[in-house]
Amino acid sequence: MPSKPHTLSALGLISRLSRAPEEHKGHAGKVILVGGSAGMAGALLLAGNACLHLGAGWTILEMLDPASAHADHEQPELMIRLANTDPKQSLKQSLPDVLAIGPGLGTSHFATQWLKACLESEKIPLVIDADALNLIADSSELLNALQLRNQHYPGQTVLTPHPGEAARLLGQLISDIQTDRVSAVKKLVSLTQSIVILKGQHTLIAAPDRDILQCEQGNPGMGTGGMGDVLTGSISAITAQGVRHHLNLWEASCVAVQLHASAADSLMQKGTGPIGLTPSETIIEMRTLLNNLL
Ligand SMILES: NC(=O)C1=CN([C@@H]2O[C@H](COP(=O)(O)OP(=O)(O)OC[C@H]3O[C@@H](n4cnc5c(N)ncnc54)[C@H](O)[C@@H]3O)[C@@H](O)[C@H]2O)[C@@H](O)CC1
Ligand SMILES: Nc1ncnc2c1ncn2[C@@H]1O[C@H](COP(=O)(O)OP(=O)(O)O)[C@@H](O)[C@H]1O
Repeated sequence: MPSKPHTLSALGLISRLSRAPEEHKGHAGKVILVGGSAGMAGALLLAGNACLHLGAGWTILEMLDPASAHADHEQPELMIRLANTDPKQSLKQSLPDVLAIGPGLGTSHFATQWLKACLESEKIPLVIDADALNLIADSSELLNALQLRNQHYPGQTVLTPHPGEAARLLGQLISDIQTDRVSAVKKLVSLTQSIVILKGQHTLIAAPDRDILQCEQGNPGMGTGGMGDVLTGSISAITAQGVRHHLNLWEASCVAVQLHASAADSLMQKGTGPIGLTPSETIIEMRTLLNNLL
């Protein structure tokens, strides 16, 4: 991997998502998103809303918090269910095209069981975010499972740490990560053998045997809780459509990162932000940009 990042330029790939007249939801793919423990159901709902609005055929939320595991009347398209106590069996029965775990997941034993099941799942794209990354940072067993998964299925797992999560994974300080972000993302790839998206200003995307890419879009209006959850849902939706539209997880991740940051810039230009720019508004702007780029 060379050290100097290239500029991310992925929006041209979006035309591959154009839909032929006969296509149906089966072509757009089924996504399962796992998270939403007590007090953080909103994180999973944001990821689910992003997934829905970015075009997944089915968006299913495995909600860990029983109090929040019910239909969302604001967004009835989302299939929200209480996370099964037997995650392995549940995943076997559901047959998703893409799995994502982390938004609002928490670090309970139940959360760990779900993460293990996801890491041991068959060869499907897996997005790992937020507390799922924190759990891996704290467990050599989970890290081994992640490394093993990447040995068996290279290129099928993406991690989306912000600098705080990256610091935990590498056992470093956030300031160390930010001082040399290129070196940090290289270390994360080497540790996990995954595709890694190191978020923050000038998000970096890296993977084994690939050039490092840097996103030149985005602005500090994106510093609002839930903005990363939107990215997770977006990567999942684009990857799910990519299964039948010839976009792999790396390409879908690149598209999602640039679309996410470009949507925030577009909203800022219209005066919606930087102050008070919300993740929910960003989802809707991403949908508009995506459709304009088909
Ligand atoms: N609506 C909700 O329910 C929300 C729930 N959330 C969940 O809350 C849990 C905790 O996540 P948090 O990320 O808030 O807390 P963390 O403790 O994981 O991370 C916060 C730390 O990371 C640092 N950091 C983050 N981005 C940075 C950047 N760009 N540059 C430098 N430092 C940076 C911060 O300064 C802080 O020290 C997760 O499970 C997450 O999914 C959040 O996603 C926010 C929204
Ligand atoms: N100053 C900034 N410039 C560009 N992008 C930013 C900036 N601050 C935050 N972001 C982006 O906003 C998102 C924040 O994600 P994250 O910290 O995981 O949020 P949360 O955990 O609250 O959902 C990331 O995509 C990150 O790259």
